[in-house]
Amino acid sequence: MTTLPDGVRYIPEALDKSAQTDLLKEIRAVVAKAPLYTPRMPRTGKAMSVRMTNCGLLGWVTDKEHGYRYQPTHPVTGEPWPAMPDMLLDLWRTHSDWPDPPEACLVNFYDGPARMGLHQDKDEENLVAPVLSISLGDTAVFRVGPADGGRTCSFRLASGDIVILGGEGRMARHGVDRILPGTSSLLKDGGRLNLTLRRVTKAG
Ligand SMILES: O=C(O)CCC(=O)C(=O)O
Ligand SMILES: [Fe+2]
Repeated sequence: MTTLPDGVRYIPEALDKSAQTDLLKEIRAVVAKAPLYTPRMPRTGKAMSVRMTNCGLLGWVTDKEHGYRYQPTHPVTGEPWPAMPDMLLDLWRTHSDWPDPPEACLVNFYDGPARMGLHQDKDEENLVAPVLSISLGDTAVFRVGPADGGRTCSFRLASGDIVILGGEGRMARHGVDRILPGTSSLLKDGGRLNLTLRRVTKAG
């Protein structure tokens, strides 16, 4: 295992197979109410390769006109995001070390060639609370490095693994180089779901 930047915690196999199946069921119900959509980059309007939706009070969205932001409604349906499943609140309580509950869960779906470039999560008003990431389905090659540049390292995130960007690691740069097809049978048509639980506002 490569050395992770300070404050980045990797918890392999945090969810066993049955917890993964239960969580997948919850996320399918979220997607049924709040369909995955194709987010677009600010200014250029270039489509991202991942598809996204959210649950919780707020959701992270992006489009050409207004860029990266959080909002309480789905950008396509205009409906409020579905409630955050209790299972996610429990995982936050168990692993985050943060007293206030998460307000947003961004759901990313990666199929085939989808990837995510190196970035920092910095659209939250609260840049102190941790970001907790849960992986389901096919394994990802995840890349992470310190906030202020310097060397990145990559390692594999499998179904049921958790990563926490907290403390000094909250602003770590990170991204997904690629998905390794056929590495999990959890999603029947393959691909990977990533859920990130986030505190958006400062107050509790
Ligand atoms: O898919 C992942 O593991 C990372 C997702 C991510 O960094 C994000 O949604 O900001
Ligand atoms: Fe991120």
